[in-house]
Amino acid sequence: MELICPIDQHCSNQIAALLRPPSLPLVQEYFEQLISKRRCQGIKVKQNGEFGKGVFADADFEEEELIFKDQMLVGAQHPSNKIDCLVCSYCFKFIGSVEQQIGRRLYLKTLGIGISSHNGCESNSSDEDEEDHFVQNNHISENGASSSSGSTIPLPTTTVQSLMNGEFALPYSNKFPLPSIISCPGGCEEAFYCSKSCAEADWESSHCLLCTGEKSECCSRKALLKFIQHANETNDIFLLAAKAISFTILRYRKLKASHLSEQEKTASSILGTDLSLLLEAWKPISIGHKRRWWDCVSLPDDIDASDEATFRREIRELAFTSLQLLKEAIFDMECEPLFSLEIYGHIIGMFELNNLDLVVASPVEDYFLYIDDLPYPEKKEAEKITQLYLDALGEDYSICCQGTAFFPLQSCMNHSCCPNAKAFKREEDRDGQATIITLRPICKGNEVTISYIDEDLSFEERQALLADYGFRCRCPKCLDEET
Ligand SMILES: C[S@@+](CC[C@H](N)C(=O)[O-])C[C@H]1O[C@@H](n2cnc3c(N)ncnc32)[C@H](O)[C@@H]1O
Repeated sequence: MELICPIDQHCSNQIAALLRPPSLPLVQEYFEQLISKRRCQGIKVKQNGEFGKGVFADADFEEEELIFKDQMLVGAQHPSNKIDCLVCSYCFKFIGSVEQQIGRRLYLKTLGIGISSHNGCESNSSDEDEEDHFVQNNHISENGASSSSGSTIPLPTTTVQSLMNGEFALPYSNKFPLPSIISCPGGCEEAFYCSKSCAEADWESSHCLLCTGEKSECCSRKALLKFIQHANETNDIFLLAAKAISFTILRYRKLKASHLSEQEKTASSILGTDLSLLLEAWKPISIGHKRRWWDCVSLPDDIDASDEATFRREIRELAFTSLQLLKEAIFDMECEPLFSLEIYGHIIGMFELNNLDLVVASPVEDYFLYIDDLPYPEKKEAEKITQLYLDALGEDYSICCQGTAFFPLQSCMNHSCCPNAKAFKREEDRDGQATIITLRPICKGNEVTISYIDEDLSFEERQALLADYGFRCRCPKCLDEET
């Protein structure tokens, strides 16, 4: 029997208003403001007619030139990656020290918690396979760390702890300073920051509702923990959807507070949902290209086409279960339409269709490369100490921070199999922003395109992968290869 969400039914008009594509002038105004705020004046977002919005060059660009950097609207580190990298929960810069990064990872290995088995950090391309890689073998040796692969050599626990606690400094690590760790003001011990300003910004943007600490402003911490556990066990994209909903609720509350103070807080307080305020609060999310998750997600390879309807029904039910847990945790009556399955499905679909990876390179890699590049005899002396840690970390010594995020400008970029730009982090790009660089010169007025997939694949493979994004590519390369 078809599952029915009661909020879908009684908020249908408000939901339709929220899902109506924003008008052209509104889109134009939104991006003009965003581009000016980001100080990336060389681009424009325009409706390109055929495929909706697109990013266009508003200046001439040379080869390998930075076109723009884009701050994420909402983003999250993959739960499994949190074991490997300690980063700011708001800007995603690495924090603590090289010793803490290494010590923490080795310490968590001793607990058998898990570790990613690949580093996959070469690029922030959008089609990387992001499986979770947990350690199967979690035995703990009596005097040392367990290892995730046969190729690591464990260290004594006391050595690992002294590294993690900052009691022991590795040679030359002062060349790689990192911001000190600031704990979450809500006391959750799960979110950490590089600065007070990042902690405050995160708290105000979404974390105050999603914090599991004692100062959390959620309705029920127990329900929130259940929601998080469910997302970790099923699909961590639900955590991002929760951030998008919290972000909208908090914007709504702020807008309402300033609206009321403008009216000098007369007795006429708003009862129920004020749709115009909710639409305004929702605007940054409304701009994102979206479809319902269970309609747009591609059929996994291991599911037979004859089971497609069952598969789509099951993931819709999964989203409903997740939504009920979230509703119990952070429900706000004035923002009720945000808790409809229709809106939840579209938010998840937005992440699915825009599929943008969050990648930040690790300073641990820089550190070991620095040691490797030292002249003799300094290198030999340093390696007497560092080699032990490198052996304990194994081949995956330099896992980068990985997650998913929604970048408002990057998400307007259309695909081409012969793109003129790419998302590429340079040496200096050490936070969660997306960085777009030209692959060849681009003249003012031309569309800036990236490839959503590996463009070196065969024509058939490319089309199959692009079907996940809901279109068939007709770029010059595809038209040429089609015949
Ligand atoms: C990340 S969005 C890009 C921005 C989008 N055009 C918009 O209006 O928001 C991805 C979606 O844009 C459309 N798209 C992007 N590149 C395309 C292409 N080469 N051909 C057809 N549609 C494309 C598809 O609908 C795809 O799911």
